Amino acid sequence: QRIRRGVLRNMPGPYCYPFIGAVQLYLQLSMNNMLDHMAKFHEQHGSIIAAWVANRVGISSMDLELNEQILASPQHIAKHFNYTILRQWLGTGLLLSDGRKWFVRRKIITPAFHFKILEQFVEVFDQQSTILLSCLAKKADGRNVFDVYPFVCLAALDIIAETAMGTKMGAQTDARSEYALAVNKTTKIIAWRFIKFHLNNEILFSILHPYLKWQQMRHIKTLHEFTTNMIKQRREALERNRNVAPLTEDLTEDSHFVGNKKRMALLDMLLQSTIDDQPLSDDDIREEVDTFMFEGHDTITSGICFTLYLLSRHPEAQQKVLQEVAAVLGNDRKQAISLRELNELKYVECIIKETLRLYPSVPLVGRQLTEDFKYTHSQIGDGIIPAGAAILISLYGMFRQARYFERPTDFMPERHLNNGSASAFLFIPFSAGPRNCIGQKFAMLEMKMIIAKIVREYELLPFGEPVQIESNIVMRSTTGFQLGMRKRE
Ligand code: HEM
Repeated sequence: QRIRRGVLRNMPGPYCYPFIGAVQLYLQLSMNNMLDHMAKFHEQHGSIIAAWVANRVGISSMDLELNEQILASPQHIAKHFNYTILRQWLGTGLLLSDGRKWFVRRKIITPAFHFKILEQFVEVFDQQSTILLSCLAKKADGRNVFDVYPFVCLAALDIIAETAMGTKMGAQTDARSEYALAVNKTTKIIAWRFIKFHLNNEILFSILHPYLKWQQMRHIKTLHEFTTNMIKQRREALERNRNVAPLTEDLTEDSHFVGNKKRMALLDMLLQSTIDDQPLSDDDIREEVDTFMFEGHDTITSGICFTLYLLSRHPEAQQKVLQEVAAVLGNDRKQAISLRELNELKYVECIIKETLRLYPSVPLVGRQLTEDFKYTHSQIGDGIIPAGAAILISLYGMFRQARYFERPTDFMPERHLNNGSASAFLFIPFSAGPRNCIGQKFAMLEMKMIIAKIVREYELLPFGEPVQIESNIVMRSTTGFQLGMRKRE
């Protein structure tokens, strides 16, 4: 401990009292002030800061050099201790595992995001966005102020359920979908615990909040039962298909995904994978499917909602989106949208990127050091961060620094037109390096589809309160995403 403190003595940071450290600061943190507080500490102490709480040290970094060195490193891939709260739900799936387990899983899951497979998913994005448009119709009278979040969230859930598990969940049309309710409740509890560091500890959480603990267990049970059931059904369907003649394009409804490489859901790929010549167990598969269900809907929902909000407040940008959408997709709103067309929506992509710069869905990326980390050329020079330290990389903070982005708080989509960033590690809403987001292409296509279809159908109006950001694992807004919609002629 003394050595660790000695090594970090020269690193700037808030005052830490003997034994307890910077507890006074930690007590001030809540979900809706955390990012602003962190920004304030960085303003006072510089781009890399260290703070102790009891015997734990946390480093927060908005320094490009340090961030690049840690993210690019194949050694420092273990996740921040904070992420362990998610384990009850996600086990040690791709997001939370490390070492050999992570490496092997990443290798077998990567082909699930090949463009040939994404191409087939575009059809699902298209169909589910059409349902979303009809759900929004009752709000789009040009007068109503409403929060678009719940609508987008259910669409994103339906899409990830169909692409990851090959099942039509129907959350958009069934308001009582048990799975959707359980996802909502679980993410709320976990997000709240995320910020209350002492509640990261499962035993303390059970003692201090027994009712919430019971609720968390109940909802996670619902989530696990759902995925376990899906795995069972898909395993049986796969077996059935193995026993029939070679598969053709026009498969039955049941075998729509199974066995046909082009239409394979993530789950089917996992069912057919082996590690050291052994098939994956149901538990192994469940943790990966649960990981995708979590990572693949909340992040996207946040990205889409902030984009719609910003477009409603920037009519000139909205007009440009409309023009591009009309030029690329034409005016036949019934025509399905293809992968090629989505790739041509360059301005829509700039809008999404600029939204993720101002409101990154994942505002903080965390690492836990299992060995010493040597950094060089940072704004505080060279140094060592000792094993045991937890590092938070503030994407939110980095993306809003004038040192890196001109007029950083302004919404300027055109800045992304030439992919102009000087470093591959500067604008990284999907993180970077070996543990970057495996679903980033999937995410970009889904967001483009939903945004293009909504803007083509409805004019977005600047109604209601502004967003108030909160760090809820994924970034959200305490005031929701208020806007108005009017159907276009
Ligand atoms: C706007 C949408 C999204 C954003 C901004 C985003 C961002 C990120 C970030 C920053 C990470 C790194 C987290 C860390 O190191 O702590 C990550 C990891 C991950 N993301 Fe995404 N994500 C998005 C959508 C998706 C989707 C749609 C999927 C799946 C379909 C997905 C699956 C994953 C997985 C499995 C990981 C863990 C990868 C690994 O550690 O090997 N994400 N994402």
